[in-house]
Amino acid sequence: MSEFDYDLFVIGAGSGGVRASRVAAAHGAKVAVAEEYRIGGTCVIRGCVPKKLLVYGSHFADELHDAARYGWTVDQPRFDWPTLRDTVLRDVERIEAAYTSTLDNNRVEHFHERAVIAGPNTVRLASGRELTARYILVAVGAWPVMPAFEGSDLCITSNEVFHLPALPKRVVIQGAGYIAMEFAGIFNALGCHVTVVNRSDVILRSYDEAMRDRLLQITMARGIEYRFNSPIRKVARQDDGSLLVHAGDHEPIPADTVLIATGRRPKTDGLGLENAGIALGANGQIPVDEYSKTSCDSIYAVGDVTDRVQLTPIAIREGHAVADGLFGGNRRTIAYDSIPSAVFSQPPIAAVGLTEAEARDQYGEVRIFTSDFRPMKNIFAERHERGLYKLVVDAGTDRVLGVHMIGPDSPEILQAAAIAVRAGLTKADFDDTVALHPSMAEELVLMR
Ligand SMILES: Cc1cc2nc3c(=O)[nH]c(=O)nc-3n(C[C@H](O)[C@H](O)[C@H](O)COP(=O)(O)OP(=O)(O)OC[C@H]3O[C@@H](n4cnc5c(N)ncnc54)[C@H](O)[C@@H]3O)c2cc1C
Ligand SMILES: NC(=O)c1ccc[n+]([C@@H]2O[C@H](COP(=O)([O-])OP(=O)(O)OC[C@H]3O[C@@H](n4cnc5c(N)ncnc54)[C@H](O)[C@@H]3O)[C@@H](O)[C@H]2O)c1
Repeated sequence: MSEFDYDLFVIGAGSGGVRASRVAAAHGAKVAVAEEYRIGGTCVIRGCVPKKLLVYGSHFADELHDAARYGWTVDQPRFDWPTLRDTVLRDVERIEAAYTSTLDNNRVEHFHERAVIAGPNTVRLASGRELTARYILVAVGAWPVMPAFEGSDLCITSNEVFHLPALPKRVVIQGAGYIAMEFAGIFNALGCHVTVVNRSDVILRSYDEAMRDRLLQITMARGIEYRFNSPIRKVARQDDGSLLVHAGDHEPIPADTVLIATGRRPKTDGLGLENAGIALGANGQIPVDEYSKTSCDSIYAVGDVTDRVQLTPIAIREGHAVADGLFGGNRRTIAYDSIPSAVFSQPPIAAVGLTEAEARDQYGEVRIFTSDFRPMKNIFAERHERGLYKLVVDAGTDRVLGVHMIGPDSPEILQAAAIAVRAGLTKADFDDTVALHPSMAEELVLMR
């Protein structure tokens, strides 16, 4: 009989927690997971999945607009927000059920309540029950940051945006990161007036400057307005129920919905980490080593709560590696270089590896290849938006250090290019690859 109730107790059934639970259980461990909200976590319930479905839903606006050029008559198309919203929410329920079945099929016990750390090997559930485990994995994710200003309680975050009772006519979005640019695109395509207010004059700071500039140009042409260097000072309710947003020195901006998208902070408040002697980092994150182990030998942490890279595939990889290391005899680290990423803006940006500026800093001499092209489908539809692809190449070794793209379907194309960058392929390897014609992707091997 083991001295502990479980081999592994996981706190948080999101991307990292569910993967770690099921892999540990498959290795033969006795596993339990506690979830305070819904199984699936941010990505499934109020992140990647419903967001991407809204991107798909809003994209029909472009397709319907362009359809006439392709010979289709679509009489008076109308959009109904509650239909899209509710269908998306039902799909989220379907995926939540699939995640729950995965836990059940792997004999992972789940508790639908909050859990906190009571000691190095003990968790306390909201019901007061205490359970022990040889190892504890903290996978509690992150939570939207709400800057302090008068009227912030009148604003929403990405947690609420999927549940809006009606489509707002005017949306103000604070921030210019992933969530801001993705929802700016969704609301703009659905016909809302969108104003992005940002504290600096840079959007999507981590992406290549040329891609950011192109997105800015295209989205402004599509009607999205920007107010830079203008953090929100105050939001006030008007007599007619609408909102007035005071940002920077600009004229107040009228709005029906104000979405705050200013980053996500590790969800460690009140988690009891001090009971295991674990000190938090400056952003509330749990510091871990390369095996995701905290300063307490029996406690590990993965995903957004560690504030390394806030992306689902990273949380999943970290969770998988912890389970393999503890119960599968395969202790390993994971690679954080060459992580592909995308912003599902309209058009989307996708990238892997170093930006031009980063490569110049790190390598000195680099060669840059670009393709600035109008996709065939845009030309035919008389849509003037241009795609832009860029290869960043180390002049010394000819190795491709970065691939950057903005244009239709760029995330779909980038995944394959990321394999090439990860494998350390050279520009000559790209040149040697025969183009797949006609496609946008062929631009990747035609840059000279
Ligand atoms: C709007 C939005 C869009 C996104 N889009 C993308 C995208 O397109 N691609 C991408 O890769 N990433 C995207 N992300 C990021 C991605 O969702 C996260 O990086 C990922 O979900 C992190 O996984 P995790 O396991 O660390 O945490 P989470 O998935 O957040 O899971 C943590 C879980 O722990 C639970 N929990 C917290 N505290 C406790 C406690 N004390 N007791 C019990 N349970 C607890 C929470 O309820 C939650 O279910 C998006 C995020 C948002 C907000
Ligand atoms: N497609 C994707 O992969 C995807 C999509 C959505 C979210 N995510 C993940 O979720 C995380 C959170 O997304 P996000 O968009 O909230 O964060 P973000 O870090 O991408 O962007 C935050 C934005 O808010 C601004 N900001 C920060 N603090 C501010 C303040 N006090 N006042 C005014 N502006 C402020 C920043 O300048 C920045 O523009 C992302 O970092 C990303 O890792 C990924």
